[in-house]
Amino acid sequence: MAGTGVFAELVGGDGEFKYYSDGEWKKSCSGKSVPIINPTTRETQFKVQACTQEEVNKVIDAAKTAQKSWAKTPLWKRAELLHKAAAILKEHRNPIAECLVKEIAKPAKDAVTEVVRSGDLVSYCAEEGVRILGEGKFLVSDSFPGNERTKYCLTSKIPLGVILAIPPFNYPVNLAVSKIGPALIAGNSLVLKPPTQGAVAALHMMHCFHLAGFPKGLISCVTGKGSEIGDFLTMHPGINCISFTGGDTGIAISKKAGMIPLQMELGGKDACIILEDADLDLAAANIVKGGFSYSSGQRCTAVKVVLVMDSVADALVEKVKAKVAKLTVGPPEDDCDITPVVTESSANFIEGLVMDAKQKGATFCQEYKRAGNLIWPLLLDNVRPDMRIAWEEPFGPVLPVIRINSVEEGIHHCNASNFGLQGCVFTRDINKAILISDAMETGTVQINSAPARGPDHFPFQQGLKDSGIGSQGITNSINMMTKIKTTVINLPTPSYTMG
Ligand SMILES: NC(=O)C1=CN([C@@H]2O[C@H](COP(=O)(O)OP(=O)(O)OC[C@H]3O[C@@H](n4cnc5c(N)ncnc54)[C@H](OP(=O)(O)O)[C@@H]3O)[C@@H](O)[C@H]2O)C=CC1
Ligand SMILES: O=C(O)[C@H](O)COP(=O)(O)O
Repeated sequence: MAGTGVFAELVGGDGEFKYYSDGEWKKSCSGKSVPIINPTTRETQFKVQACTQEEVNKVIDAAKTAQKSWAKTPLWKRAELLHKAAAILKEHRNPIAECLVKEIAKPAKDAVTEVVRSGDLVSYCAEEGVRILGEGKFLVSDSFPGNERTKYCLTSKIPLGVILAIPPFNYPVNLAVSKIGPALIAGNSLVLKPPTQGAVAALHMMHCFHLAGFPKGLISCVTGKGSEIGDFLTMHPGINCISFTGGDTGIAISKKAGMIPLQMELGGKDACIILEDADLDLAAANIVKGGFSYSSGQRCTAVKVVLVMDSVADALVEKVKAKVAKLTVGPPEDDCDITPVVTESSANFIEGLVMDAKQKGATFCQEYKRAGNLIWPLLLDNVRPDMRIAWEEPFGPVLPVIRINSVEEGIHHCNASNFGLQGCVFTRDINKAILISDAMETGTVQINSAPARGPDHFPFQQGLKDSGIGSQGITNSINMMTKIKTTVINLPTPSYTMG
């Protein structure tokens, strides 16, 4: 159970969860807390500290100091600690998963998968880090016109300093460790600001790093509403890099942050293009998995619009409808496929998109049904570009189908979006698939499968336009959280090997 056993010290006598600073669990001096509302019951499930700006200052000061000695800790020792944290995380998968079920209504099985995947990700960071950070470059000067071989240039990767990690509610553990692992192996310290919905799961995850024995102050976790402490954190002069995943907030942060590297994983309207020669059973299975799975389609990589050739549209829609009818709907504890969306305002937003589509004449393949935050899966056929659902991401179990008469029409719709995260195409013709992949303005295109971030060692492009800045994935994140340092050895006379 949350906050019991090895996690007991996270909870105060008043039942509120503490924040983690300088290697200790603390109550905030603010005397205030932030409630976490269970999306299923819509009642307060947990309370976390509303940290003050002074507490944020202390955490960042401690991170600065701890980073200096961490950067001098041998790579193999950093890796050893990360492996230890990964093992502890996996050992305690059940209480952490339970938090995910209560805080974000993630189906029970998917919640366990998130924690296990996170442990594996941390271990992979350790392994990748010892390899890529152990390598540098050696250049000689006589490659460039006018130079003799009098200069040797040595390059290596150095840490940036203090990394600020801000993950979103849909993967509070996994998208936290995807920032923590690379930051730590590269010799940085890290301050985590977890999403409010998911904060308690993140605090449990942080405790696994605490139990692994990382130095005091190297990692910390401050809680509070993003809207209240967010700007203070992101504009803080002590922060040397921000790794953020979430919505449009990321665009605002990019405009306010100082001259520091930014990694921004934002929204997406991932299109799924279906050609006439596609395997429609495969496509239908991927549309349902991609559109509705892992928390009711609340993924940046969810299939968010189907663009199907008119000649096969009826057949495809029938197949998708049959699969949607089999999805189970209900509480996450029962491991249902479709569970409540994260907040009431999110459910209201989704409903707004559905009503707009209804008013403008979309075909409802199922009856629209909602109870509290729970929205039954809905496929909307014959969606047209004048409907909001054609462009906006519902972040919920509602999927629009647009019928197209040419491949060009599909590509045009995909490229007219302000997002450009991922997309996918279903066809048996690999040549056509490659041409379409090249034409789609997105960071990644999947051929004959739904969009996805993993496996986690693959590069995860933040895509184009409003979908973000940079690229994630373990290797990319390690590189992004380092800077190249160069040392040049100047020789008094040219020297050629064996010359
Ligand atoms: N690309 C992706 O992987 C994801 C994209 N999204 C997109 O984001 C939308 C909303 O999801 P949501 O998680 O609410 O996204 P938000 O962008 O609102 O929140 C993401 C994170 O930012 C924090 N935050 C909020 N305001 C600030 C601020 N001013 N400064 C710093 N941090 C802040 C949040 O904390 P707090 O919770 O305390 O407000 C949370 O930790 C979705 O509809 C979807 O478009 C969401 C999840 C994943
Ligand atoms: O934030 C998200 O939604 C994720 O990065 C998507 O990850 P997934 O493809 O593994 O669900």
